[in-house]
This record gives sequence, structure tokens and C-alpha cells, in this order.
Amino acid sequence: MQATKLIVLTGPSGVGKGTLVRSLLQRHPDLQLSVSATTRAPRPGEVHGQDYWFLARAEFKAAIAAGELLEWAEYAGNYYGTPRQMVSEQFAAGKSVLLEIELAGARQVRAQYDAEIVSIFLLPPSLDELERRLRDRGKDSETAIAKRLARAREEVAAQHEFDWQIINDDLETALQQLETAIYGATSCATADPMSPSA
Ligand SMILES: Nc1nc2c(ncn2[C@@H]2O[C@H](COP(=O)(O)OP(=O)(O)O)[C@@H](O)[C@H]2O)c(=O)[nH]1
Ligand SMILES: Nc1ncnc2c1ncn2[C@@H]1O[C@H](COP(=O)(O)OP(=O)(O)O)[C@@H](O)[C@H]1O
Repeated sequence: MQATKLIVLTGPSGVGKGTLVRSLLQRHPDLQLSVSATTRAPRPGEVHGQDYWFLARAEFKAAIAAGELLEWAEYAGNYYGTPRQMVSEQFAAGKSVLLEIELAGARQVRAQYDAEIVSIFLLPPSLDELERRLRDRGKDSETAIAKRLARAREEVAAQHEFDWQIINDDLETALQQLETAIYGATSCATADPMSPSA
């Protein structure tokens, strides 16, 4: 029986957070992924309410004013935030919730909760490889890629604020290390992440 936790996964755009989270949720259906709100336009194939709650800027600002967001931040020209309600409901039901959010949001969450948080920073093998992944993904404009890479440098510099740092080089290895961070070493004897700093 696992204790209820708030799992915060952060890392530069293109590092592979979404890819790893999809595999993690398949292997651990008990885990609840928080669906964020954003003012970013949907990418082809993204579904409202599933990938994000896609809001107009005025709607997003109204949600902030009404205190509906647990945290929020501006990223590459758009707003992103975690709706508070889903997290509270799942927590009340004894379920662990996974937030896939950027650095400023992760800091806000850490300021509100303490003991029950597991914070994880996902790193690329190199910044060159990060750029390659962003380009190969083919979902962002050149301007958007440039903004994401600039932000990546700032985010990587803050990696030690997090309990765990995991390098997403080999996907399966990173997934196993993620499982160790969340569920403990007994569920996965092969992982060897850096030890928690907190
Ligand atoms: N603070 C915060 N950041 C978020 C939230 N949802 C997504 N993000 C982050 O916003 C950044 C941009 O997300 P997105 O436009 O989907 O690009 P992608 O991560 O490259 O696919 C990523 O670093 C996400 O982790 C949220 O609710 N709050
Ligand atoms: N370990 C990995 N090795 C090589 N490519 C990867 C790896 N993990 C993810 N990718 C690829 O990198 C790109 C960005 O991954 P994505 O999950 O969208 O990142 P994020 O959600 O962090 O922005 C995708 O094309 C994905 O297939």
C-alpha cells in the first residue's frame, strides 16, 4: 500500500516528459495525471480536457482571480496552470497525483505542500540532443523552439532544487528510475538514480 503523494515532474520542453508519463500511466493505472489549463493553441491531435483545458487568456485570468489554480506560470508566451479541484478530489480519495509542470510552477507547489511531495527533474543527455528532439518532434515553430531552448538552460540550472534528477537517455532506463523515485527501490532493483537531496 503506497502513501498518497503529489508527484511533480519537471524538465525542459522536448526532454521526453510526455513520452515517459504515457508509459508510466500505462504501467500504473492507480496514478492520476493532472490535466493542466493553458492559453497555448492546441497542436494537431490534442484534445480539450484530455491533453489540456484550452482556455482564452481572459478565461485563464478569471480562473486565477477565482483562486481555481493551484499554481500557474507564463511559459514561452502562454499561461499554464494546474486546476486545484482535481488535485484536491484525488488527494481526498487517497490517490497520488502527477503534475507535469515547468520550474516556476514546481516552486509554487513546493511552497504549499512539503512532506507529501516527490519532485523529479528530467534531464536530456545534452542540450544538442534536446534541440534534436524538439526539431524531430516537429510540433513547434522555430520561434517556439528558440524560446524553449532558452528556457531549458535556466531550468537545467535549477535541477538540484528537486529530490531526484533523472537523465532521459535510454527511455526504459529513465522509466525505471522514475518508478524508483515514485514507488521506491523495491519495485525496481535495477535503477540507480542520484540519491534524494532533501
Ligand atoms: N507551471 C505549469 N507548467 C505547465 C503546466 N502544464 C504544462 N506545463 C509546462 O509548460 C511547458 C510547455 O508545455 P507545452 O506547450 O505542452 O510543450 P511541451 O512540454 O514541449 O510539449 C512544459 O514545460 C510543461 O511541463 C501547468 O499546469 N503549470
Ligand atoms: N529517451 C529518448 N530517446 C530519444 N528520443 C526521445 C526519448 N524520449 C522522448 N523522445 C522523443 O523526444 C521528443 C520530445 O518528447 P516529449 O515527450 O514530447 O517531450 P516533452 O513532453 O518533455 O516536451 C519526442 O519526439 C519523443 O519521441
